[in-house]
Amino acid sequence: MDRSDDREPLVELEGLQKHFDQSQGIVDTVLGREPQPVRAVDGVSLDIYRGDTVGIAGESGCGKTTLGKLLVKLYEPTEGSIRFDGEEITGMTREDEREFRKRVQMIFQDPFESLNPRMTVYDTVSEPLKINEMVDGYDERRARVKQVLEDVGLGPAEVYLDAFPDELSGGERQRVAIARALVVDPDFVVCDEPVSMLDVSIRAGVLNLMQELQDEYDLTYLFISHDLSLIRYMCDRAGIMYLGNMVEQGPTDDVIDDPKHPYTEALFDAVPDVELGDDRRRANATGEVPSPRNPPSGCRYHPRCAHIIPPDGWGGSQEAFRRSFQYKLKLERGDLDADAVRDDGGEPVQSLIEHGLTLDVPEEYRRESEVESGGHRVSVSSLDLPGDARSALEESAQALLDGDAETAVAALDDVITTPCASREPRPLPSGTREVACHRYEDGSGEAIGGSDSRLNAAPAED
Ligand SMILES: Nc1ncnc2c1ncn2[C@@H]1O[C@H](COP(=O)(O)OP(=O)(O)OP(=O)(O)O)[C@@H](O)[C@H]1O
Repeated sequence: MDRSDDREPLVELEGLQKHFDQSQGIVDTVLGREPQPVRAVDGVSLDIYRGDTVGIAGESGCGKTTLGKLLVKLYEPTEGSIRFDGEEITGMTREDEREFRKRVQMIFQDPFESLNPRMTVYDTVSEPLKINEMVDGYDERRARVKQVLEDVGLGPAEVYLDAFPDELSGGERQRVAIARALVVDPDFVVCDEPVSMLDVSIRAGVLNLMQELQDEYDLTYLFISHDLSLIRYMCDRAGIMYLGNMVEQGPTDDVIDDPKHPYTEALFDAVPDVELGDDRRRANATGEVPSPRNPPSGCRYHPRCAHIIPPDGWGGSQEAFRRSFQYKLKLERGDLDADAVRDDGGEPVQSLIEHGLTLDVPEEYRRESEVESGGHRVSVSSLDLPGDARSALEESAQALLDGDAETAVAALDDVITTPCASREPRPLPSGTREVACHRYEDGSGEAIGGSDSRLNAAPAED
């Protein structure tokens, strides 16, 4: 990625993948389907510069922890490369690996699980020194352990040395975990949700400590968190993950204040406690996160995207396209119920279309007729829907009412298509950051459509 300075990256990821081969569910077995691996990390490229704090954000299950574990060699990649200080970390010699394990550490989310309950603080913190044969003799080791305990705010160290984890508070335990990571004087520390299990009142203290330790120990950090206010507070740079992909990365303030990827926008809209100014709204995204076993084609976010791109020659508004695409998805998933509309008093073809064109989004993004009907109906006349799309929808709805689902889908094939589904977007520079979204692929760094109301339509009154 373009950077204003010319430092060398400490960590370089290129096309990194981690797929977990899981046994298939009972339905797959019965239907004789091939088992599908979980594509937890699926093509991530990222540079982390010495002294930086990089944050990785994204909803649960998007692959953050798997990425962190790949970085510290707790997992081997399925594909792709990880270079640390210029060296590829897969296929290292035993000696290089031993050196790597000293230089790279991970702090886990749960200090109740990550510490051995049968080991004292001294044993826990001194263990990495012994394993790595780093310090000669008991006295020197004890002095080193005491120093690092004082550094993490557990002083006087004597009070803590013989304590067991269950005698400590959550905050103290996490400080012990930090001390254990730092005792080997690492260069790079992956912190996976390091304060999320702690009482809210002590989180800031631990985060401030981690900032002080960064200077003192000359650390580079990768923070993994779903908490965007933490990312904002701690991180110089932020990467946003969705279904195993990095969709946007760049300086944290830019990513948060002016998100470019529609998923970043939706993620920040959805979070109540991140400071985003007065115009924060709820997420304008449809539906749920799909399974990482079978992610959508093209841009993985396209089925939920508020800015999905209409095909060339689309003669209506972007909103009308987005709704038509939702109709198609509902049809393909079997979510359009022909029988239900027969009884609802309306003209059946029209009713089915109106059901299909509704958006499953927060109220502020809905049209009036949609809100009034509880999200079941949108008036077609309120949408800027081109004639050929309207005809295709009518043909499709009629076919579905006739019980022919295949024809219902086929009727939309030529009209309701999107470049977003046809191929994966490449991560490309846009201003200070990199964005993987088809809207930025014309090379100008600006989204196609920009603020054009036809492409980014907010609902007008019916
Ligand atoms: N060891 C494993 N075996 C099989 N699947 C796994 C394994 N670890 C993670 N996964 C799956 O990989 C995907 C990514 O998981 P991961 O824990 O990396 O996500 P995450 O973003 O860190 O989520 P969370 O915030 O909930 O921890 C999920 O679908 C998860 O179920």
